[in-house]
Order: sequence, then structure tokens, then C-alpha cells
Amino acid sequence: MFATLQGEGAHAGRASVFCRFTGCNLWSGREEDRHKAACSFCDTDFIGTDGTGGGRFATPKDLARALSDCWQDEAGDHPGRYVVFTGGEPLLQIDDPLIEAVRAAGFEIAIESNGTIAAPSGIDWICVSPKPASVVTQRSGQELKLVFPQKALPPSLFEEWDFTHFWLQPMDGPDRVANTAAAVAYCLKNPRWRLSLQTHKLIGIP
Ligand SMILES: C[S@@+](CC[C@H](N)C(=O)[O-])C[C@H]1O[C@@H](n2cnc3c(N)ncnc32)[C@H](O)[C@@H]1O
Ligand SMILES: Nc1nc2[nH]cc(C(=O)O)c2c(=O)[nH]1
Ligand code: SF4
Ligand SMILES: [Mg+2]
Repeated sequence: MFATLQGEGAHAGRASVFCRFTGCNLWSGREEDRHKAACSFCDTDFIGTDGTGGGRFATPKDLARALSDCWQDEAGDHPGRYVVFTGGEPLLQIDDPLIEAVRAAGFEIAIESNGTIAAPSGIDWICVSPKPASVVTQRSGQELKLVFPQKALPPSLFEEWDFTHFWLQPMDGPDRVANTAAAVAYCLKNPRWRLSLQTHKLIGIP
């Protein structure tokens, strides 16, 4: 759990508390399993609960209190606290009592999800990022953020889905520069798609 600026998508630049759940249903998180994982390009360490601000929280209220402690608002004058639940796959763990407790603490709630599990109600901002060898059940929300390119997942597959924003996010890794050029070229010819850069990586914040 850490305070940072949302780096991606429509809320890039927005002060946020990030809460990264451990565990994912599309990769074990272990390097030796990466080659056989449904999702093999993940840029994130989501194993364990000993990361920055990490831990196990006994009750939804305890987690909500920790989020509140993490939220930095010097003047205390901003009504909207903003939390981004990510992971790993956050929808493996988020439930109604947690949403209720976090809302009661004054947070607007966003998730970053692979979309394989339907989101419960009460989430304000749903970002779905489809992955190969998986079935996306959450086909509506605020943003569809496709890591690009993925051979099995051309952007055209998603254009009828019910999202407000459609993003291409260049796949980070050894081919990042070429992937970025390909995403730019695609957006130029398919203006419904917009480019999402991982701006936090560009400036060296978490
Ligand atoms: C680490 S995932 C966690 C949330 C969820 N499991 C998911 O896949 O959406 C957070 C975001 O990072 C994106 N991402 C993961 N690896 C990436 C990579 N190598 N390059 C660009 N984006 C990546 C995901 O697609 C997702 O939008
Ligand atoms: N700053 C920042 N913005 C992000 N947006 C989505 C992220 C994620 O890993 O889910 C992420 C992240 O890891 N850091
Ligand atoms: S689904 Fe998300 S967390 Fe899981 S391995 Fe893929 S990018 Fe990483
Ligand atoms: Mg990230």
C-alpha cells in the first residue's frame, strides 16, 4: 500500500493510494512459471504481503483505516479520497464488506482488473485489461486498457464492449520501444483508441 500518482489511463496524474493485493489467477508470480502462464508479460511483483505498507488486515475496517493513514492531503480540504485496488488480481479478494468500509472512510474506489471475475457493485472506476487464454466476464466499465501488441488479442475484438475509454498501453519489456511505435501507429489509424503511457515509470515513482 503506497501513495502515488495514478500513472495510466484517464486518471493519469491523480493522487491515489494504491493497494496491491497479492495473488493472481493468470500467473503464480514465480519467474519459473512465467513461460507457461496465461499472462506472461506481467511487470509486477505481487507475491507476499511484506511489500511497502503491506500486511494482512483482520477486518475491512482495519484495511480502510490503513488506507486513510496512507492518504496525504496537507490542507485536508479535498473531499475525494481516491484508492486504486490492483494486484495481482484484486477481484479475487474484494468483497461487499470491504467496499462498504472503504466508502465509509470517504474513498472513491477504482480497480485495475484482468476482467475474469465480475466486479461487485459500488466500484466507481473499473479498468479492465484483457489477457490471453482467459475469458473476460467484466465487459463494461470506465476504461478498457489493452496491453499492446498481443497476437491473440487484436483491439478490434473489444470495440463493441461497453467502456467509455479505449486505451492501448505499449507492452513493457525488451520490445518496449517497438511496441510503443506500433501502438502510436495503430492509434493514428484507429482514432477510437488512445495511447496510455505508464507515466510513473517515465519519472521513477511507484
Ligand atoms: C499488474 S496489473 C494488475 C491488475 C490486473 N491483474 C490486470 O492485469 O489488469 C496492472 C496493469 O498493468 C498492466 N501491465 C502488466 N504488465 C505490463 C507490461 N509488461 N506492460 C504494460 N502494461 C502492463 C496490466 O495490463 C494492467 O493494466
Ligand atoms: N503509479 C502507478 N500507476 C499505476 N496504474 C496502474 C498500476 C498497476 O500496477 O496496477 C500502476 C502502478 O503500479 N503505479
Ligand atoms: S493478470 Fe495482471 S497481475 Fe496477473 S499476471 Fe497478468 S498483469 Fe500480472
Ligand atoms: Mg504497475
